[in-house]
Amino acid sequence: MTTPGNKIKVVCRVRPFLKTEKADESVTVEHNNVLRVTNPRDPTKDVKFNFDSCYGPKVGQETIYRADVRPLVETVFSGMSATVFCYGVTGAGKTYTIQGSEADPGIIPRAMEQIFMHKKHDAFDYDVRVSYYEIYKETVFDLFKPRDSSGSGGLPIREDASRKIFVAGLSEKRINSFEHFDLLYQKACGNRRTASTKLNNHSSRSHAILTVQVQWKDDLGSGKTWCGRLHLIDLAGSEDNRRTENGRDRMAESSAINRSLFVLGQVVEALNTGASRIPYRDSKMTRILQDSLGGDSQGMMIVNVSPGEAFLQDTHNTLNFATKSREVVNKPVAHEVVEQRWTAADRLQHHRGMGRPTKSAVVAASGTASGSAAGSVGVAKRRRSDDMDISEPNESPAANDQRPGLSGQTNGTRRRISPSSSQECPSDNGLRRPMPRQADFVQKVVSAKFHEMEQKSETASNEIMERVMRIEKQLSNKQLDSSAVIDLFTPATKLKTSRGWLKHARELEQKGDLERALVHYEEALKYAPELNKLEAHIAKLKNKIRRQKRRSSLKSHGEANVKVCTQQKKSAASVNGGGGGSNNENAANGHKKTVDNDPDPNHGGDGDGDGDDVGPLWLVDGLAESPGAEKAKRRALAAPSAGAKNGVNASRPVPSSASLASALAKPGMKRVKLGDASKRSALASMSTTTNKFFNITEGSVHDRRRLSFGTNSLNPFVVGGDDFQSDLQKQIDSKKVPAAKLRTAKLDSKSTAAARLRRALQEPVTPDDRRDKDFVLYKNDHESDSEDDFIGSDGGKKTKAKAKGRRAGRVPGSLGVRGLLEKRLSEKNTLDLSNNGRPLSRTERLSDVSAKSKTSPAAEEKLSLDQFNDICLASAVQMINSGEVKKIMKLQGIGKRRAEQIQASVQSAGPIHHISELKTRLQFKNKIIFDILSTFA
Ligand SMILES: Nc1ncnc2c1ncn2[C@@H]1O[C@H](COP(=O)(O)OP(=O)(O)OP(=O)(O)O)[C@@H](O)[C@H]1O
Repeated sequence: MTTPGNKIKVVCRVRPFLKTEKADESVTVEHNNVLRVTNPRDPTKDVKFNFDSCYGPKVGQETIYRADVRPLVETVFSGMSATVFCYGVTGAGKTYTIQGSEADPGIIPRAMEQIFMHKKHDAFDYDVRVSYYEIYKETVFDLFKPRDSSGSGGLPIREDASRKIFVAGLSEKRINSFEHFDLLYQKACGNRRTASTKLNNHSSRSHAILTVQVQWKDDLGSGKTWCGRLHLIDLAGSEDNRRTENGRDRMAESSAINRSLFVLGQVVEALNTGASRIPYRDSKMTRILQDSLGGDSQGMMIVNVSPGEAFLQDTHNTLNFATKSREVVNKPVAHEVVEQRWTAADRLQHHRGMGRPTKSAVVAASGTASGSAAGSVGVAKRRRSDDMDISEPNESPAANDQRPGLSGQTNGTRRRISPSSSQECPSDNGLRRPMPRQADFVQKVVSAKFHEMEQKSETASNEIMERVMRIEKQLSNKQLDSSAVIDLFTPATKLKTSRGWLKHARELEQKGDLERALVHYEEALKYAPELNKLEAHIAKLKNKIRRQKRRSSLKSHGEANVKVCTQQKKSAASVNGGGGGSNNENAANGHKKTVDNDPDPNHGGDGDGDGDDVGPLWLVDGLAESPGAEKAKRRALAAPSAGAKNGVNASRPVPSSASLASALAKPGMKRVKLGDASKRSALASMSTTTNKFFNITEGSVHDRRRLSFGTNSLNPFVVGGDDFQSDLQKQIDSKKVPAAKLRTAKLDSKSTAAARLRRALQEPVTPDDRRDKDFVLYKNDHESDSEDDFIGSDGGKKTKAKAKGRRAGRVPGSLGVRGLLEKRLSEKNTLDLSNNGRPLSRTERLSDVSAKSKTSPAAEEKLSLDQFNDICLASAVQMINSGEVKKIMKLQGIGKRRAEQIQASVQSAGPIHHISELKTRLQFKNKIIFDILSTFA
């Protein structure tokens, strides 16, 4: 049997004309519950619509609240669920009604005020919790959490053991007072998605749902815990895109809104026609509203309409829908929290001697006896899966109930009606509610499991019963963990649950939300620990996440994630300071730290070519002439992790260089022999894809690649093998470069000073470095000092803009090559850069450096900055002397025209014989040579 009171209550509200609208009389309220609307097809006729209440434009928020909403809110204190939702086309006043303005608050603030008022004056200790979320483009977002700019962070909708819908992972705030709520609510409203459309300046682009849960223990009577819920919903308005003139973004939102509202129409239709399938699942909004539409919640729909002829057709559609919705019948029940319900001990007692209870049960609630007549929605209910009738209020007091604490109680303020006889076991009413807390969930699972057992066997074994009792005991002592609960599931349920988690995990993984995917995979594994593949996948995912984190931290430290090294003969020796380079040696000389500063032995990627293998990239190129080096290299190529230890890292594909990518995509290190052109193009692609500057300069006039001089602002490095040295020597001999400068610049791999320099150069800059005051100060006194000087792909525009910004002090500059070198050298005590503790000025530093390098007895051994400059300059000179435009253009910042000019000058004036000529030839005014180098490198 249904009662009219259980139908959805439909209230209509017509908003006033806005200033921009022309008033007319096409929509008017006749009496309190009749709306007269001009027929859009035949304006000479009117159509009348009947609702529970109708409110015209002049009726204020307070009136509507008092008359229709207040009584519904009061039912929450009877353990009921109530839902109020506003429906209507865009701009019809839904948000105004539900949210209101500061001057004239809407339903939400008023309801909360009422709840706290009630709490204050009632004898029970009410626990009030609130959650607030929106459904935006079919994704649920927690409004109490700041919006993720990436648009990720959607929450899944789930069904609990008792088939109750809930949003997983939604935050629930415990609220102490109205002021507390207001603070949170105002902030949360700011998180909701709104946008301006042609029909509404502040159009809501999502459905927003505020849920208030009021829970209390009836410690004056039955000792049971009850829970009432109030859902206040502001639906997004349906939109006619021709009228809103929505752009692409708004269109996407609008189509999601319209679609969910269309499903809402279908749900109402199906409920009214008694269809076997109600399409709740076809949209998130209807799924969430399931309880309010034909469920066990009390529902009220406020239909908002815009006045005026312009909206007549929309108004008609809305009102037709609302009329249909009036027929939807809900079956409200009071929700008792399972904890205090029919315990296993009770059940055991029944099974042992008191006879088995029947399936029907009554859980009823009466309104408050404290005078709130409106709240007296006492509904006693006999509930079976096939019996959905609702009996008269208070019809079934527990006459013969023998369970402890379950007899019908009447106390001063509230009366609860318990299961009516010893022949009855509790209904599943109390289970049909999402239980956000684990303890609640655990209780539900226990109870659900018990029902299942009941169905399977008439007499459950004592052993099982005792187990359940044990679990209940653990439960009440809060000793139960989730694995014990999982243990209670049947294998089929476990599998099903596991699949559910897996599905979500895969979706998240596809979306790139790896961390949440991992959590979901782990959940899935809990239910299906036998899935070895899943375990392996989780391990892989964990690695992937670790690498991603590392990568992003590298990025945030400004460290280049790509390094290129042309491996020369005895390269390992050259870099590591000896033979094939043992691990110990590497560790000792710090080189390991440079190329493998990741503690993860898998560092360098899993080599599966899936693009996740980001890490320092070493292109192994060139000829290995010494057997030792060749062997070391082969070892490195064969085993990525061993390679990493040996200073030759595993590789990863370089996206836009196809040949390189395919060579490197396969697991393990690949030996890549590259010609100059392909190397350059690979590097070029790296610099664009990683958005890092990177460059490489051919180190000699000879055919073979011998010097790789790569640098970035934060991690410059130089690698030169012996043939580089001999090339330099040859050039000195042939007087192509001044011997005086270069002789002392020999990069002797066995020289400790050179090794120290390399180490210093190769160590990445740490965040502490960046915070270091001196470091920053020193940075700032460089004119041309930053990585941007190295960015060449934009033809220098970005470089100039950034450099300009930096000079003006707007962009915190990063340390230039020179600064870094000096800092490193200083840190390593290779050169003393302080004067009685006071940092030296730039001039002092430079003179000090050159003085020391000249006067020190170990000057031959030490590599001063000037010497270092010279090496680089020598390379620049070689490039210019080559007379090839392309090579000259490789000097950063030199465009084609300029390169041609330089080429002409080389042709007419001959090769450059002295570094100082660089200044004149390149016309770098007011720059020290090193600055030229900076642009060059
Ligand atoms: N009863 C009312 N009294 C005064 N102004 C109102 C009333 N109802 C609506 N308005 C005004 O009408 C405009 C549109 O209202 P509102 O934003 O609430 O519409 P909506 O139905 O929520 O639209 P959307 O679905 O696009 O979010 C607002 O400027 C609002 O202030």
